[in-house]
Amino acid sequence: MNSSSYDTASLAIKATEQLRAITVLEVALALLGGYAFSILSMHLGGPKVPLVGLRSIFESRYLANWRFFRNAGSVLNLGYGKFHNQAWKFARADTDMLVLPSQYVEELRSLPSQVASPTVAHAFNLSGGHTNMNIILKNNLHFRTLQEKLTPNLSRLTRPMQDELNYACKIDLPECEDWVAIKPYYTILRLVSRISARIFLGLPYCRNEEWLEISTEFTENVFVSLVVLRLFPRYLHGVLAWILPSTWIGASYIRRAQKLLVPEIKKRQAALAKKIESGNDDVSDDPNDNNLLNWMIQLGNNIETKPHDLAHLEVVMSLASIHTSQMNAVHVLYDLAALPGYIENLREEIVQVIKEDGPWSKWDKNSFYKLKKLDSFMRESQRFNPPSLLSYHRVILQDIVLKDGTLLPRGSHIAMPVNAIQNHPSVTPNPEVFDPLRYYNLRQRDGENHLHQFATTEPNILNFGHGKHACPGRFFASLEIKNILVRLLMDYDWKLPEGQGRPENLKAHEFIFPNQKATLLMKARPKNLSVLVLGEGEA
Ligand code: HEM
Repeated sequence: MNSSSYDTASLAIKATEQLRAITVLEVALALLGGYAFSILSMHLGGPKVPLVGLRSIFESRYLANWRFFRNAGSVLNLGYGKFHNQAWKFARADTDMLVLPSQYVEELRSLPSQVASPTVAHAFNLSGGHTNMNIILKNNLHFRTLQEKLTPNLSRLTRPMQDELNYACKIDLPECEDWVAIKPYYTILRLVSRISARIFLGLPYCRNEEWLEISTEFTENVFVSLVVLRLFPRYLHGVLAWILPSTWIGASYIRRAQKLLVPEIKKRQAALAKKIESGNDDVSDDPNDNNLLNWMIQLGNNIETKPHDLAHLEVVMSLASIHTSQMNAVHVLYDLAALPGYIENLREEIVQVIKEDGPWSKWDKNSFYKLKKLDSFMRESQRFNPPSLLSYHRVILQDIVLKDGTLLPRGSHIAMPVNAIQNHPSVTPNPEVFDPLRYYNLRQRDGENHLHQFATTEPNILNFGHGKHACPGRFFASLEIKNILVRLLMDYDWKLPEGQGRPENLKAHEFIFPNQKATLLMKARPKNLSVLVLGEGEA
């Protein structure tokens, strides 16, 4: 090597070393800056209320978020315990959550959704921009249809619900003359998805295997995506969504639903137009016409009823309805298996209603209303296993000053710690006790017979929200879950496998899921005790 090439080589080495030093320095500074920003943004940005969930003031937003992801209950109980009459906040990786006590429910429920929007909050909370959930922001056709059509028609829907449940039991439940192990999470998911499909689409589409796959798997992928995205700052969500398989798969389910349903939607729209043209606007002369899709077609205007949007909405409505109802039914079954003494109690109540109203296959909404012990068990099970520890989500779209002077700044995301509120001893005495008849007993009090039901909401019982934006599908959910439980309790015995306790719930962020892997043992009861034969043939 001559001296000039030696000089060049040593210069190159020096330059590389300097570059490396600069790069390391820059990266270190960027990390430090990011760390400082993540701390300062929590303390100086957002609403000026106490910040809960940090172990020290030097802890970053991402560590706080990780703790919330692992054990949201401890953060929410701590905050509610300390500040249960005032607003406080905790930091998520993607936003600050402003947590309010339930004393503000009455004041907030009167605000229009242009001021405090539940829908914008749901879309944000479900990472709507990356999970295909932003369709709910387009219009409120789905909400109107559930309120104006589904709930008022529940009595007419009982028969198709039972018909589909009977079909599902034949196909999806095992022969079990002797004890057989099943995974209730998946078995009940099949039952619920079939019933929902019958009511959302009607025959024969509800039996289409591709639809059943789309309507359940879309939800699973949305939840995987949002649980992962929420671990990272919002500015990374776009890139992450691009590489996360669950987001592509979720999107592919929407495309598949559109391919499957759009031709059928166009057919139904053309048939309706023809009927109206011929002067016959009685669109519900065939019982199979009573389904969510037909109702959306009838109620929506031209912009709301674009076939691709309706197909998309059918999938999104399945997300709102299937796993929420399935989780409640699975929790009830786990709780009953852990408290087997109550199963007989519930069976006696069912037999009593059969004596009064005739066979299950002839029951209407009012017969189910008489299952007050079952209703109480479902509500108590929901108190112990709520689907979410946070509810009453709203995004504030303009500054609001509440009557006591609390400022809810424009852009803030508010929510209520529903489980901490419900389990406060002033709301639920002895909250640590699982009392299956808690709400049944409350309903025996003068003037309270119609209160304390699974689907009734109260300012302190917010698992379905409260007020005009409360879950519009809750009465349907209650009827669907009761139908399934009546069938499962009357036709089968249930028990936990030897030596196993009540399966533990799984938790991620504020969400609580029943254990997916747990098994229960089931065994068919004698045919003469089946709900399919009791009371049948009697005048
Ligand atoms: C046990 C079952 C269910 C639970 C625990 C549940 C819970 C909730 C909650 C907490 C909300 C938010 C209320 C608020 O904003 O304050 C909600 C909204 C909603 N739920 Fe349910 N739900 C259930 C079943 C259903 C079913 C079966 C359907 C459909 C048939 C449904 C459709 C909806 C819709 C469309 C919304 C409104 C979303 C929006 O604002 O666009 N839900 N639900």
